[in-house]
Amino acid sequence: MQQHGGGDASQRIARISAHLNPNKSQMEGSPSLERSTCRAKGGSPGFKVAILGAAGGIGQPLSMLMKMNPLVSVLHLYDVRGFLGPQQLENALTGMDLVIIPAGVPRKPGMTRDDLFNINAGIVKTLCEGIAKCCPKAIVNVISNPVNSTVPIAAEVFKKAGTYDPRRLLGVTMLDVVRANTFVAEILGHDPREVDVPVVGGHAGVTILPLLSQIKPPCSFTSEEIAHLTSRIQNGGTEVVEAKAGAGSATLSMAYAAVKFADACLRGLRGDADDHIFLQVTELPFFASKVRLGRNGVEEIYPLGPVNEFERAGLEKAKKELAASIEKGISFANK
Ligand SMILES: NC(=O)C1=CN([C@@H]2O[C@H](COP(=O)(O)OP(=O)(O)OC[C@H]3O[C@@H](n4cnc5c(N)ncnc54)[C@H](O)[C@@H]3O)[C@@H](O)[C@H]2O)C=CC1
Ligand SMILES: O=C([O-])CC(=O)C(=O)O
Repeated sequence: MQQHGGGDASQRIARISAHLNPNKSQMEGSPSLERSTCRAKGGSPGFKVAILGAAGGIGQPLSMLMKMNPLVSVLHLYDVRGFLGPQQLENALTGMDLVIIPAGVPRKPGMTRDDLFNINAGIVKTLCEGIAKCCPKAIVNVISNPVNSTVPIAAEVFKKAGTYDPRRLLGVTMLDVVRANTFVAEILGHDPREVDVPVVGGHAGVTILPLLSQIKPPCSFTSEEIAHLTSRIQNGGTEVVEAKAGAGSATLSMAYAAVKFADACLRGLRGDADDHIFLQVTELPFFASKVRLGRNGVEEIYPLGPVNEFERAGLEKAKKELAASIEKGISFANK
């Protein structure tokens, strides 16, 4: 999700990022957040990336996958679990180009993402205060739920610090796209990598809005198939939470989605001119949409495109719920 310029509270999209500090120091048992001096592969200077919440279910595989990314020259892994915690936050953040945030608690069966607000809102707020101070120009990818509220919280923290740049704050809703591509590909008998399903809106329940009329390659579904697919995509996270029966929520698939998203951000920063990457952002003050990423983060937000009647009705529901979640985040950050 990302903030669109202007617009009312019902029009925001969020973007997400995380912070990682995987130095040799961690492996050697010394303080965890020393500045890494490793170089990018192939002699390129590479980018500095931090993952905040790096010891978690998402953070661990995400850290490993980012370590393998040739665009990354320095990787800082930060957490409060098993490491030194807050006193090293500033070291972990200073000089970063990209900060990815999967810090916070995941849900258990029976909970909504919004039920995580009371704990995760404060965590994201504190981490973003560190970002505003230590790496105000970094691209920030927010994974911590409820994303529909944590991205607005991050925006408010940055506004207060005078560092807010809507192009650089992104809520990560990429997992919804990964799921949508997979479910549609299963039905069509395609490779998911060859399917492109736009998913817009936010990252919870009805705010997750797949635009099945715009699938590439073009295909058509019956109205029953559309209802089934839409519901499965909207409830994919809950399906995983229930299957894990108290052991958390999606981790490996989220790490995969986060790496795709982070890699797109880094390629944009590198100025890959031909690489028009379409990712999730938002249209209310925050609303997930397809975007083009570049040296400054989001450089263009693409319009929704034509929506059919079913999608238009879904969009109205999504906007209503998203607007309320955005307001909740804003009031928390300003209280
Ligand atoms: N945006 C999305 O599509 C998805 C978001 N999530 C969300 O990601 C978050 C993390 O999920 P998991 O990794 O499964 O949880 P987890 O509990 O396995 O890991 C969270 C990590 O955050 C750390 N942490 C807590 N407070 C911190 C702080 N103040 N600073 C730094 N680190 C801190 C914990 O020590 C832990 O290592 C949850 O809020 C979950 O709902 C999960 C899946 C998909
Ligand atoms: O459902 C959850 O709590 C985690 C999440 O956001 C997802 O898997 O999409």
